[in-house]
Amino acid sequence: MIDYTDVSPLSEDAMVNARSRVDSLSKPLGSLGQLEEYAVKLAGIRGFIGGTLAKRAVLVFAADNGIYEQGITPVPQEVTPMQTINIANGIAGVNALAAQAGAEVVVYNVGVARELKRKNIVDSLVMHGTNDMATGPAMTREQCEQAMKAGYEAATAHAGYDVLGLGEMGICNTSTTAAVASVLLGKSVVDMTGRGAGITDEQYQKKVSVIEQAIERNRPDAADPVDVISKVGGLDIAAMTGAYLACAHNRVPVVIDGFISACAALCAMRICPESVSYMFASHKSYEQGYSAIANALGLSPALTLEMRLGEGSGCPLMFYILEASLRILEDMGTFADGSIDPSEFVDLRK
Ligand SMILES: O=C(O)c1ccc[n+]([C@@H]2O[C@H](COP(=O)([O-])O)[C@@H](O)[C@H]2O)c1
Ligand SMILES: Cc1cc2nc[nH]c2cc1C
Repeated sequence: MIDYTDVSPLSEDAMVNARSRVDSLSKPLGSLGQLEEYAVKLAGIRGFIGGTLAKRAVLVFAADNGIYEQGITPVPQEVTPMQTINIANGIAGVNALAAQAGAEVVVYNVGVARELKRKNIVDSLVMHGTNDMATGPAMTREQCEQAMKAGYEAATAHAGYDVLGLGEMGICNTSTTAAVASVLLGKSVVDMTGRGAGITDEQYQKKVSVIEQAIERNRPDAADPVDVISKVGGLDIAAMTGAYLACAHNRVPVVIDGFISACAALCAMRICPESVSYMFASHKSYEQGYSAIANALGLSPALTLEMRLGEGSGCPLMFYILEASLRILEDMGTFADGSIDPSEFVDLRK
């Protein structure tokens, strides 16, 4: 049995040392803003100051969702396996961005509805798509736990990496995410529901009412994230939840992509609050509801690019920013090096 709460706090010593190094650098205190915070947090996670993030990967979890049967999207469900194959073959958005950032992309099939055997896709199949949550639970608790375990093992297989990013592929997973986030945050479904990969006004109304119906019918227990994912979530959300918790256990910095990835981070936080110390939010997804999740996590996304692709596509961009935060520690000179005396400088930090 995996103990999902087995996560250590960050190294205080490393963070104190990193902060003092940051404050000794030749610049007004705090003037490198969030880059300074990232450098300190990375030190706390890794237990040492600076270094580099040379080994990088984005893990992508693919799964289908039974709610598709309700006719809430014009996108055919077949796009899930097609795009999963595209990601594995290196021609999707995440691949272009990851290649530029020197990151690998590893694809896991946790629940694609049709048979998907490929050498370049890791087979972690739990079931061929969840059940329709509008008419009953999406999956059993055991199936949810199996997907969480698959995600945990996927991230643990990359425990030697310097940084990981978590993404997904699955038609209708903005509906499962809206359902899970609405239950966990106690927010209305309409507040958490966006237009996903693209829908009309009419389809939007239907999407909201179908998600409301799913919650009403399954009555998930908001205090039990595994119950919420099992009843109104998806296998991709479950797998990413397990993967976030593994990254925290293994002390590997982990980057959140968009709406669905952030929802899994929230599930991980509800299982083990300390796990958030290991997470970085890459970009503010355009999908409605993203900010409520980021606020609950207590994380501010570094970038606002109006992206809403998924696939882990925001993660490689954040790898650049995190690497930049380490370059400051490694490559800048100190006040002493430049013979500047900062003792009369005003500290503008809050
Ligand atoms: O990550 C995001 O912020 C995001 C926002 C909107 C859509 N997506 C992607 O689009 C798909 C889900 O959209 P939908 O409309 O089928 O629920 C799924 O494959 C996600 O990767 C992803
Ligand atoms: C084409 C396409 C690519 C995607 N990548 C992630 N979600 C997606 C949804 C669609 C529809």
